[in-house]
Amino acid sequence: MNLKDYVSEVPNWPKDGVSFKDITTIMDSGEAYKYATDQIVDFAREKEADVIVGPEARGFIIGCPVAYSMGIGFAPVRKDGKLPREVIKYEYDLEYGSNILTMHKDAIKPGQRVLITDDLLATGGTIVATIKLIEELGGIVVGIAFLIELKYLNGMEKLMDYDTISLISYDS
Ligand SMILES: O=P(O)(O)OC[C@H]1O[C@H](OP(=O)(O)OP(=O)(O)O)[C@H](O)[C@@H]1O
Ligand SMILES: Nc1ncnc2[nH]cnc12
Repeated sequence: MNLKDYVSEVPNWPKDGVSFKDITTIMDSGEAYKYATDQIVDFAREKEADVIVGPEARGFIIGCPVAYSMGIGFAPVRKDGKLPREVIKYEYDLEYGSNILTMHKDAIKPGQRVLITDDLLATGGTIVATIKLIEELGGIVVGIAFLIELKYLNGMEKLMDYDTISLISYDS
């Protein structure tokens, strides 16, 4: 299956010069969504992950079915002001704008093997913030899985110390 056939693209959205790559068209197809999820499950099993972490909101769409399929937990990384218990925070820049991400202090136990999922790697700011939160709590990031990598934004350069996969990549 060629997953790229299921990605739709919106030029100049949400601002000029950004080409928005939309994964909801992958989810529209049960077959493509399952195919993408199964590939990430294989990676997560190989890495012997014992918890999945994904950033709001599109990281949930990828990570939750992976966690369910493996019978392990999913810990959400959320935008500021959303999580009810005590949190740790990290502020970062996005391809467009900036953001604060938070995680429950008790979401990860020291030494847990964590696999991170997200729909898309752009500048890498979101994933670096997610890594910082997990590592502050004592988690070990054993792998990072993306559906889409925008190679031209060089986000992967920030992730050189980690095992990563991206199912689809774009050079321009
Ligand atoms: O590599 P980066 O430059 O950090 O960009 C990628 C991130 O940006 C998008 O999320 P966004 O913050 O727009 O939130 P959303 O999923 O709630 O739309 C996307 O889902 C990734 O998480
Ligand atoms: N170009 C892009 N397309 C889709 N989601 C994004 N998140 C950050 N940059 C993006």
